[in-house]
Amino acid sequence: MTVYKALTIAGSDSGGGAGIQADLKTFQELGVYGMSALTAVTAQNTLGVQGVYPIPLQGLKEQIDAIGHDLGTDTVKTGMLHSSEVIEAVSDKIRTYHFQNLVVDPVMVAKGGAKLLQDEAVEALISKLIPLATVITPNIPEAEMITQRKINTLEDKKEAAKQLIDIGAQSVVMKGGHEETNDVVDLFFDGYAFLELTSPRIQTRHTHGTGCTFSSAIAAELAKGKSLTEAVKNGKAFIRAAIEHPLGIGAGHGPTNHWAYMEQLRGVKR
Ligand SMILES: Nc1ncnc2c1ncn2[C@@H]1O[C@H](COP(=O)(O)OP(=O)(O)O)[C@@H](O)[C@H]1O
Ligand SMILES: Cc1ncc(COP(=O)(O)OP(=O)(O)O)c(N)n1
Repeated sequence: MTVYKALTIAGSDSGGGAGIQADLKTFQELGVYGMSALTAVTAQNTLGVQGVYPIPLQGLKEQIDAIGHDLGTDTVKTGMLHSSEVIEAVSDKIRTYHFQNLVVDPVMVAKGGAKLLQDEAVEALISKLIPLATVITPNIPEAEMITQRKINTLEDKKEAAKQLIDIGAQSVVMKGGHEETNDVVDLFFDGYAFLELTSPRIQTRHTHGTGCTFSSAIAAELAKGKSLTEAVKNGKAFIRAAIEHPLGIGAGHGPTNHWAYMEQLRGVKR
């Protein structure tokens, strides 16, 4: 049996909708063995983030070493990295272990407004991590912060995507969840051609963890050997099903449904 492996380097969301919990559920659903290195613990639920507790840097490094020395991985996804020290340590480890297929979700702010990346860390993201990325998956505010340009139109998105490639990413998915259009357009750019992934905007408040889930689905598909384009298309189908069939739990922005995509494919009901 071939075992495909994926490592998430991210923060913990106690409510289970975002962070490493969302990543590991997504890996599992897509048939990939999930591993994790925790950067921070958050006290979090559908109402927001109540606390952020960084893991000591040495503890984070040892978690990555534990995987690099023994299990190895087919893909790495990064999420909440919190500080420039964490970004530098993670970038060093990715280079040391020659980890391939790096999906960088440049998480900065949670939907409720809590800061998950310190402002001073954006520079390290640009100089250390983005140049290692197979694909970077910013939402619009994150892309604006990294490129220091306002993004209002499709042309703006394309220019920002080109700038991210110039910084060193191999490809970009600029996510359209934060726009106010009837359709959600995620723009994929591999440095050569643009691909617009368009789907109807689903009217729901249950969108907690959409970015984490989408990027980890892309990572899982890359681990299985899918091409970048296939991985992004399948990731989009996964997150779309997960938003379309919300679990409806919690009083605020509830989590997406990580079972929905495979249930649709297999016709299994849980
Ligand atoms: N209301 C929605 N309807 C359909 N797809 C959505 C909706 N909101 C977000 N998405 C999808 O979820 C993914 C994450 O998008 P986005 O919300 O922009 O990222 P983030 O969670 O990082 O802020 C994208 O693939 C986007 O198209
Ligand atoms: C621990 C942790 N990591 C990342 C996020 C952000 O997740 P995202 O998918 O962008 O979803 P929202 O939080 O914006 O709903 C998080 N909240 N917690």
